[in-house]
Amino acid sequence: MATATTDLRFSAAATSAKTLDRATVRARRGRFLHHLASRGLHLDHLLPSPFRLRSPFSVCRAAAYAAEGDGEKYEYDLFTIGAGSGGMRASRFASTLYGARAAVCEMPFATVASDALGGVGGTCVLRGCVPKKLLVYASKYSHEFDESHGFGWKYETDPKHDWSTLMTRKNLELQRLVDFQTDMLKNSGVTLIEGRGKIVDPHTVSVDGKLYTARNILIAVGARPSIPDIPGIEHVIDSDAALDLPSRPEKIAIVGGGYIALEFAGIFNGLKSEVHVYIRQKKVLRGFDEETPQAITKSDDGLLSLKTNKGTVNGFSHIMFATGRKPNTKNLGLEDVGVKMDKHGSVMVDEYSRTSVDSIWAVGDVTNRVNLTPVALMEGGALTHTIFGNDPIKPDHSAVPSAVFSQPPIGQVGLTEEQATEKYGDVDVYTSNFRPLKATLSGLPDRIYTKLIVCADTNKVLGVHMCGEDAPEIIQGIAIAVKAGLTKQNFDATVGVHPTAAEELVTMRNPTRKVRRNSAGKTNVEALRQK
Ligand SMILES: Cc1cc2nc3c(=O)[nH]c(=O)nc-3n(C[C@H](O)[C@H](O)[C@H](O)COP(=O)(O)OP(=O)(O)OC[C@H]3O[C@@H](n4cnc5c(N)ncnc54)[C@H](O)[C@@H]3O)c2cc1C
Ligand SMILES: NC(=O)c1ccc[n+]([C@@H]2O[C@H](COP(=O)([O-])OP(=O)(O)OC[C@H]3O[C@@H](n4cnc5c(N)ncnc54)[C@H](O)[C@@H]3O)[C@@H](O)[C@H]2O)c1
Repeated sequence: MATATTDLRFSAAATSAKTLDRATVRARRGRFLHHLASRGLHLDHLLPSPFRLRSPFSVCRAAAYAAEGDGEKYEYDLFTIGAGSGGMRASRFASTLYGARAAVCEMPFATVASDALGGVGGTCVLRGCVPKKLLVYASKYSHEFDESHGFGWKYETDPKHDWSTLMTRKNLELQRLVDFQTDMLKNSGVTLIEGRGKIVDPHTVSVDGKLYTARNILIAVGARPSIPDIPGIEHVIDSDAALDLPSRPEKIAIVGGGYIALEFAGIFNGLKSEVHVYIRQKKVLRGFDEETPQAITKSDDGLLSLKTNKGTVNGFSHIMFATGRKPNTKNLGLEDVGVKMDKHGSVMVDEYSRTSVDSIWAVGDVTNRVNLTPVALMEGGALTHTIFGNDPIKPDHSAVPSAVFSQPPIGQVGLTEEQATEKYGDVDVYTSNFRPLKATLSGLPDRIYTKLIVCADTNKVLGVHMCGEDAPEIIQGIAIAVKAGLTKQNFDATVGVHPTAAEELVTMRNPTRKVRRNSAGKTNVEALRQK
């Protein structure tokens, strides 16, 4: 009975505490948690959000932090280097869910990152997903203008695009987002320190020379473009610069066949640049060496030439390298403190994101696991539960959906056909390749390709891959089904939404091929139909 009274009292106090400043709220919460733990009470489910903790263990753990007197020993419970996706999530959760004293350091904002410049929000918000998607939207209009003619639209003159309007509006939006993210940190009770962080010892970070101590340090510094060192490389641009060009490229070479290269090829093509993509693989988004850039030269008229092992092409106004990214681990003090890195400079972590030094953790691109924003968020969130909840949670990297915002875009979740065959031996593959309804009147050669990979043994859907309009939006929903381990029967039992491209996913009745592994381990493919 005494327990219930205590809890209700705290609920009321916590609710009214919303009008109090963070320090008061945190002090009250700390005293309350200590009070609970000292009586062995685990009643966090009664706490109003955001004071609610994840599990009964959380109460003990947070209280234990207070009881251990860490407040006196270290200034912070968690000090994060880098306020990108992973760092923001971890510090905010640490503060709001666990009442931890959290700080994050981040460099001043710039559209192009450097050793001294970055900005609250990180790559995704300032130099990745967000500005990239805004430019994808801008570039898609030109196709839509083309499509509209088949539906009866006529224009006296061709629509014109104003580059500077796009850049100005995009940069205003980025500035709004930096302000918004900064406020979000402050409102979460996280201390934001502007400057470049460097680890000095397992519990100390130096930010531009000023020292801060913390029980836990989180490395969430992300990655930056990696460009080969070939003659003339000073003339090229990377994805940071490509998102903030003062004028539209007349003719651009894009080197690389990964996510970034394909997305930017679509952007510049849609905005009416002449685009040449240089891939060294046989196919894009794959990994076999073929064409390799060797040098860039600039002529007197300012135009650039790109020499590869296949020849030289002249007359580029811009050459962009999208040849991968490397972790920001240079000059971060990691070697001195004993944090192990792999040969590419990525921080090595265990499945809970702990580095080789007990008090130092790492999440996001710097660990080079799956380099996507939602994954960095998941890793950052799981980490706070592990550290403060006394409830270790491994981030789950299986069935992570992803999209390439190329034109047409790609969406995928789960295993590829090759991975599924390798892992399960026997798989049924359903494919469909059709002309979408819109294309019948637009007259454009658009297609939609869909592939479903099913385990022949269990009937579980192991992977879904889609290329065509709206694939990224569709795949997010389908990812729930794949993550939940649903079977092909569950897909078949689902009624479609008509007329959509997505309904194809629930109407593919017969496999295109059956892949079977015999007892000698050899794979046979039985092609059942062509589609
Ligand atoms: C062009 C492009 C497009 C992308 N598009 C997508 C997409 O559509 N979808 C998707 O899911 N992912 C996309 N990504 C990937 C996504 O942006 C990253 O996976 C994500 O931002 C990683 O988050 P992070 O927290 O690990 O690092 P980041 O977001 O890079 O944050 C790291 C932060 O640390 C700061 N920092 C670095 N060193 C220090 C230091 N010493 N001291 C203080 N601060 C420091 C940096 O300034 C930065 O703000 C894209 C990436 C790029 C480059
Ligand atoms: N839509 C999205 O989710 C999205 C978009 C952009 C980036 N990202 C993330 O950012 C990461 C980095 O993207 P990225 O496109 O820079 O890297 P990537 O690894 O996807 O592609 C790099 C490409 O460059 C090629 N390459 C490397 N060195 C080369 C060289 N010397 N000469 C010629 N080609 C060379 C590689 O073969 C590969 O095709 C991605 O892996 C992804 O995780 C995600």
